[in-house]
Amino acid sequence: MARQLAVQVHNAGGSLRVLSTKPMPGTQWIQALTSVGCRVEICTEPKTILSVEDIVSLIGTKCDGVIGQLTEDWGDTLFGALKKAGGHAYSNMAVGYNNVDVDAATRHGISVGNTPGVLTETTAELAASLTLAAARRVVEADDFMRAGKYEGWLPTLFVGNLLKGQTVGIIGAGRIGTAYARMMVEGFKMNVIYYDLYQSTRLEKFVSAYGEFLKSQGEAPVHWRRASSPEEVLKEADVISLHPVLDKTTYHLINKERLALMKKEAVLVNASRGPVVDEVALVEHLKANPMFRVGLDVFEDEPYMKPGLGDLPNAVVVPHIASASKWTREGMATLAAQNVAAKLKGYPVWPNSNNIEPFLDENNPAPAAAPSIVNAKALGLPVGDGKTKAKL
Ligand SMILES: NC(=O)c1ccc[n+]([C@@H]2O[C@H](COP(=O)([O-])OP(=O)(O)OC[C@H]3O[C@@H](n4cnc5c(N)ncnc54)[C@H](O)[C@@H]3O)[C@@H](O)[C@H]2O)c1
Ligand SMILES: O=C(O)[C@H](O)CO
Repeated sequence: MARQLAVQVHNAGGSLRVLSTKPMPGTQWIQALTSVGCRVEICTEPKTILSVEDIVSLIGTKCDGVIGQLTEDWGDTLFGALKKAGGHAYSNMAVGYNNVDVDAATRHGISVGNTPGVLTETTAELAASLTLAAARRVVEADDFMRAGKYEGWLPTLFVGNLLKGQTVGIIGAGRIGTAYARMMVEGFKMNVIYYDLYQSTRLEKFVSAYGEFLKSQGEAPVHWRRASSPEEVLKEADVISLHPVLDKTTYHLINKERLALMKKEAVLVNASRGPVVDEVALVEHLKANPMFRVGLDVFEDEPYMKPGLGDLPNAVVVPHIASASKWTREGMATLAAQNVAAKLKGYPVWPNSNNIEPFLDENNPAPAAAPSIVNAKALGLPVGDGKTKAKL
C-alpha cells in the first residue's frame, strides 16, 4: 500500500477539498481558497519532485481541485485520478505548462490554469543578470578572488564584452522576451533583432520611441529589426536570449548547426525551458569556443546538467530561479489559487490574461473570475466582462 504523505490542513471544515502539491510562499493564496469554502491541504513532504504515484495518493477519493508544479507530470493518469475524485480544476504554479497534457485535462473536463504576467519582469531581470554575468565573467572572477589568486590589477584580467551599442537578439518576443529586450535597450542602448511567429508591435514601437529620445539627447539612436528566421538572429546578434514556449517547434531550436552560425564571442542566455537547447551540442560548442559564453537558468534534464557543462568556465549556471522574487512567487501562488477557486465557484474566465494586476491587489477584493485558464475555449467556459468583483 502507498505510504501516506504528510499534509498541512487549513480550514478543515471546508466543503471543497483543494490540494497543493507543495508549500507556496505567502498566505494570500490560502485565503483566496479558504474564503470561498475550500479545505486546503498542502503536501509538506521534503521530497523535491513528487511522482505520479505520490500525487495519485494525495488526490485520494475526494478532491475538487489541485495546484501543481512544473516538475510534475500532469498527464492522463493524474487528470483521470482527479476526475474520479470529483475534481474540476487544476492550475500549474507557473506560466509555462509544457509539463501538462492539456488535451488530457480537457478530455476529463478539467480546467488548466497558469500564472502569466506576474513573473514577466522578474524573469527578464534574471535573464539580464545572466547576460551581464556571462558577458563580464562575473562568476569566473568571483571564483578567482575567493581562491586567493588575485595578485593585483592587470590590463588583461577577465576581459569580457561591452554591451553598449551591440545587438541583442530575442527568440520568442512574448511577454518576457519583450520585457528583457526593453531592459537591454534602456540599460545598455543595444539594438534589437528578434524572431517570433508573431510581430511584436509593442517592442517595435518602444525601440523606435527610445531611439527618437536618444536622438533628441544628441546620442546615437537604437534600432530594431524583425528577422524572418532564427538563423538571422543567431548570425547577427552579439547577445541572444531565448524566451519562447517549449513545444515541438522549439525543441532543440538551438542545435549544433545553429550554434555554429553564432559569433565566436557571442553570449547565449536561456531562461525559457532546457530542451529549447541541445545541451550536448552546447557543451561541445563551449569547449571548442572558449570566448563564447552562456548563462543558463534551465537545463535539458533538470535537475541534472549534461556531462561536462558544470566544469566549463564559460558557462554561468543557476538552478531555475528566474521567477524567484518574493513578490512574484507570492503572486504566482495567488494566481494559481484563484484559477482553482474561481473554477470551483463557477466564475467566468478573465477576458485578458495579460492584465492580472487586479488579482494581486491585497487591499481590494479580487475579481470574481479565473485569471488564466489555457483550455477555457476547449471547455466552453464563459468569459467575463472584466468588471465583476468577488464577494468575499
Ligand atoms: N526560467 C523560468 O523560471 C521561467 C519563468 C517564466 C517563464 N519561463 C518560460 O518562458 C516562456 C515564455 O513565457 P512568456 O510569459 O513570455 O510567454 P509568452 O506566451 O508571452 O511568450 C512566448 C513567445 O514564444 C513565441 N513562440 C512560440 N513558438 C515559437 C517559435 N517556434 N519560434 C519563436 N517564437 C515562438 C510565441 O509567439 C510568444 O510570443 C514560458 O512558456 C516558460 O516556459 C521560464
Ligand atoms: O514557467 C514558469 O513559470 C517558470 O519556469 C517558473 O517560474
